[in-house]
Amino acid sequence: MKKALTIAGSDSGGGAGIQADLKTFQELEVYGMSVITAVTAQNTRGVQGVFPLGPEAVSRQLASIAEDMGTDALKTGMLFDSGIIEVVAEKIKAYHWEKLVVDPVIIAKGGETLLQKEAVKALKSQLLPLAFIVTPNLPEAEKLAGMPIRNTDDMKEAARIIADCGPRYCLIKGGHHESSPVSSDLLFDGANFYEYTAKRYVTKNTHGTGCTFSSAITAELAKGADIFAAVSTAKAFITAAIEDGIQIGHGHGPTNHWAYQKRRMNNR
Ligand SMILES: Nc1ncnc2c1ncn2[C@@H]1O[C@H](COP(=O)(O)OP(=O)(O)OP(=O)(O)O)[C@@H](O)[C@H]1O
Ligand SMILES: Cc1ncc(CO)c(N)n1
Repeated sequence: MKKALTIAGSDSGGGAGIQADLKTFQELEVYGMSVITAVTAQNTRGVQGVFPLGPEAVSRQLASIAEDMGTDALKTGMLFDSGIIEVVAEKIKAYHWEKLVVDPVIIAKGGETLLQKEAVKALKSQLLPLAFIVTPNLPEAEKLAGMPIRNTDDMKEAARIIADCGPRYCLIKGGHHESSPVSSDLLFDGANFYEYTAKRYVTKNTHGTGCTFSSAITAELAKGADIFAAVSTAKAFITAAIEDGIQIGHGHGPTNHWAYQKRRMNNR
């Protein structure tokens, strides 16, 4: 069985972070492993507390996996600060882990800080050069590229600037473009742009969409898919998960990780 690793924060509410990643790995039939960077007290209403574990705890978890199991692909989500980024980058290089998906988590949907301000520089200079693909949402792309994004031309310019940091592919997600009838993501391979478009659903149950999407890409890469097939399957997975979003809690409910496989079973 192929293996996938997530290096991310825990979401007690179960919709984002490590929990979303492991549910996605399971649904896409890869063996899921996790390195926890921080524990968040979180629910559908927002983030009530953040408790980082620190570089040593992260380093030891990574070593446990590397020395025994290894991985076929991996992703990073919430990394909290530059100390954790440094150790993650150092270990990824030392273990020669190549299929790296970097989801540059900076702020939660409710506006809470998940990456310290000082750490954006380390993310760009230490982790992005190791990435096979980086998957910023629109506000994250603005921060990484250092420019406002108002339209598709801006998205393309930002993708070029982010690609200059060294990732093989850059995928800017259009989920935050709420006035559009579609949800369109733009993949840049250093030369050409490819658009992945799906219907936009009007729903408040979008907690953890980015985590789910990037872990679906990671699962597909672990199974040997090329980047275009991996993004395409991940887009179908997240679109189904959003369409069947779960009404749990009083705020932004989670997406439904089972929806994609349920549809496939029904279409048999
Ligand atoms: N309302 C929606 N309907 C359909 N697709 C959506 C919707 N919102 C987001 N998406 C898609 O979900 C995926 C994740 O994008 P999004 O921009 O929401 O990530 P994100 O902001 O990083 O998520 P989060 O921070 O909550 O984890 C993208 O493919 C995006 O196009
Ligand atoms: C732990 C965690 N990681 C990522 C996100 C971004 O959705 C979140 N809300 N919580």
